[in-house]
Amino acid sequence: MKILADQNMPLVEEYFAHLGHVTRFDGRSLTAEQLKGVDILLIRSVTPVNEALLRFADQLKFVGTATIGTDHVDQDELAKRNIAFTNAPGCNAVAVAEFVISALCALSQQYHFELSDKVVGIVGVGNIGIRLHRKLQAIGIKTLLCDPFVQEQYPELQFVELSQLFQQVDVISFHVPLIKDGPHATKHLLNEQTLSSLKPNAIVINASRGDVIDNLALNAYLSEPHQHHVVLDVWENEPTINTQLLDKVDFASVHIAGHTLEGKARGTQMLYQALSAQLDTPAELQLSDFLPTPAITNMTVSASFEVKNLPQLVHSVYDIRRDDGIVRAELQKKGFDFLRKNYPIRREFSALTLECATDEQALMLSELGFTTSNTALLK
Ligand SMILES: NC(=O)C1=CN([C@@H]2O[C@H](COP(=O)(O)OP(=O)(O)OC[C@H]3O[C@@H](n4cnc5c(N)ncnc54)[C@H](O)[C@@H]3O)[C@@H](O)[C@H]2O)C=CC1
Ligand SMILES: O=C(O)C(=O)[C@H](O)COP(=O)(O)O
Repeated sequence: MKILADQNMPLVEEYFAHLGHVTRFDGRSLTAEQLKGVDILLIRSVTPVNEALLRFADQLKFVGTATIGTDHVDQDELAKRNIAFTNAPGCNAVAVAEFVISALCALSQQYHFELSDKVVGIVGVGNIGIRLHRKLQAIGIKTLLCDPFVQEQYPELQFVELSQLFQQVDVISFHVPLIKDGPHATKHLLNEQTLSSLKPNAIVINASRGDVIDNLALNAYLSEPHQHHVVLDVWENEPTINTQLLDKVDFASVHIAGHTLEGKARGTQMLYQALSAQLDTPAELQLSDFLPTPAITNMTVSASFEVKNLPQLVHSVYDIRRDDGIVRAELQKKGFDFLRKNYPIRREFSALTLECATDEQALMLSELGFTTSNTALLK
C-alpha cells in the first residue's frame, strides 16, 4: 500500500509504516501527478483536495486530514469517487484553548488588568470553544457564548446573539469553522460594521481561520487612534499575510495555536485509528508510546498561590510572547511556512504536574488543564 503524507505531520512512520510504504510531500505544492498509484493520502490544512488534485488518483481509498478544519477538502468530490475521508476533531482543541489563556495572561501583565474583571465572548462553542469556556470558568472569568448550532445542548450556559456579544464583551475569541456562505456564514464575521460595534477597549483574538476577520477592515480600523488589543494566529491569504496588520497587532503567530506536541501527535493518531478501523486491523499504538518527557515535569504551588499568579504559572509552560517574538524577528527573512515547519517544541499544561497545597488549588488548576497532586492530601 502506498501512503503519501505531509512532511509536517509527526510520527507518520511510527504509526503507519506497518501498513504500507510511507512517502512525504510538501503540503502546499502537491500535484495531481503525485497521486498516481497512491492508496492513502494524509494531509494538513494547507493542501486543497478538489477535483483538479484528484484527476489522476487512480487508486486512492482514504484521505485523512490531521486537522479539525475541513474547509480545504471537497468532501462531495471524495464521496463521488468513493474515497473515504476523515478529519481529526478535537485533536488540537486543548492546545488552542491554552493559546488563548496564554494570550490573556500576557495581555493582563502588559496592560495591567485583572483577568477576573473581563467578560470573554466565545464565538463557536465546539471542541475548542467549550474547553476554553470551562478553563475560563475554572479561573473565575465570566463568558458569553454564541453558537446557533449547539445552544440547545447546553441549557445551563449563557448564549447570546452575535450582535449582542459584540457589544457586551471585553474579549472576543473566535472558534468557528470557515463557512463562506449561507445563513450562518463565518467569513468576515468581524468586518467594518461589526468592528464599530465592539466596546472601545475590546480585545480581539482569532485562532480559527484568517477569513473570519476582514483583515483589510481590521487594518484600517487599527490605523485610527484606538484602545483595542488584537491577537492573530490566523490571517487572510496565508502564507502571504498583511504585514501592515502584523505591525498593529499585539501578538502575532503563524497559525500555530494548535501546534503543541500533543495536539499534532493526536492528529496523526486519530488518522491512524480511522484508517485501522477502515482496514479492520487493530489500532494498538498509543500516544503515550511516543511523547517525550518534558524538560520540566514538576512544580510546587504553595498555599499563598492566587489567581493573580496564574500568568507566571501558565507562561512557565507556554508563553505566547515567545512565538510573537519569533514572528517579528524572522518572518520577513524566513517566511510563514518555514516558521510553521520549524515551530519550537510546545507542550500542553498537562505535561506539568503541580504539587498543590490545597484541594481548592488542585481542583482549579486541574480544570485549567495541569496535572495536579495535592500534597496536603498525601501527608
Ligand atoms: N489556529 C489553529 O491552529 C487552529 C484552528 N482551528 C480552527 O478553529 C475552528 C474551530 O475548531 P473546533 O472547535 O475544533 O471545531 P468544532 O467544529 O468542534 O466547533 C466549531 C463550532 O462553531 C460553531 N459554528 C459554526 N458556525 C457558526 C456561526 N456562524 N456562529 C457561531 N458558531 C458557529 C459550530 O456549531 C461548532 O460548534 C476549526 O474549524 C478550525 O478552522 C482549529 C484548530 C487549530
Ligand atoms: O485543525 C485545524 O483546523 C488547524 O487549523 C490546525 O491546527 C493547523 O493546521 P495545519 O496547517 O497544521 O494542518
